[in-house]
Amino acid sequence: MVEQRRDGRDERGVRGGAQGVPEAWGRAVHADEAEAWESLVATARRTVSDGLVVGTSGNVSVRVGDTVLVTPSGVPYDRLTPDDVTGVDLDGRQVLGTLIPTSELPMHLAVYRTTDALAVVHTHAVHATAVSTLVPELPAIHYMTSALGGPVRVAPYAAYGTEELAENMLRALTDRSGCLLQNHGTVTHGATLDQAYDRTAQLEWMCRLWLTASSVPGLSPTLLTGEQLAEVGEKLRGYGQRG
Ligand SMILES: C[C@H](O)[C@@H](O)[C@@H](O)C(=O)COP(=O)(O)O
Repeated sequence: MVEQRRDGRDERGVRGGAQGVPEAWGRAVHADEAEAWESLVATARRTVSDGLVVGTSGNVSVRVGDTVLVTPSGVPYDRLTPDDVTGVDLDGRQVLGTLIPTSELPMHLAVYRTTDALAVVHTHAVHATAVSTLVPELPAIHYMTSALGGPVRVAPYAAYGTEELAENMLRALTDRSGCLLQNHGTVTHGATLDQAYDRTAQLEWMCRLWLTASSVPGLSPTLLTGEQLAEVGEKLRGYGQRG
């Protein structure tokens, strides 16, 4: 018999041991999940390298079928390896890995349960977080507001990791693919990790733009009307390459 060590590897160094996958690991990682995990880790690392979070702030998830892969709580992204795959089902039960999933699981699961999103990105981006302390909604300073479904709302404050925060976030996300969390940060979702990430980057950029324009003494920025946003919303449907 091949013995398991405390780190979960057998004496050959194989994770999962001789019998395949032990109870603690839930089940084996499928090939599409391994691939999605690689993209998730790359996206999480991007949030750090692009300055959208510091330390272990923020979290990322991606849905593969009925499994949600999530960043583990409090682990620096540069330490994550393919062996660290962390996954839960839509009820939050851990089905993959032994690391504790992100403390913001309620927010991620709330998005997957109520939308057709396949990826969620949460950050503490500095300009977005600053705006979340100033206004209940990001003023329509740029037409890329339409890329998020309309003016971006601020979800009222609740402590991190709580169901209350997830509920506040869901309300702020109604008909939107992104929102701000008061005194906390951002949440965006999308059909892919790249799309969810890009929405976070656009949101942070618009917050920076509004803070810059509104900080000029004696002047206040012009804002776009609902009609102007709706026009761009339509136009953006055909944006980019076809096919
Ligand atoms: C305390 C955490 O930073 C919390 O603010 C959470 O929102 C966060 O961004 C990171 O938590 P996890 O490491 O648990 O994903």
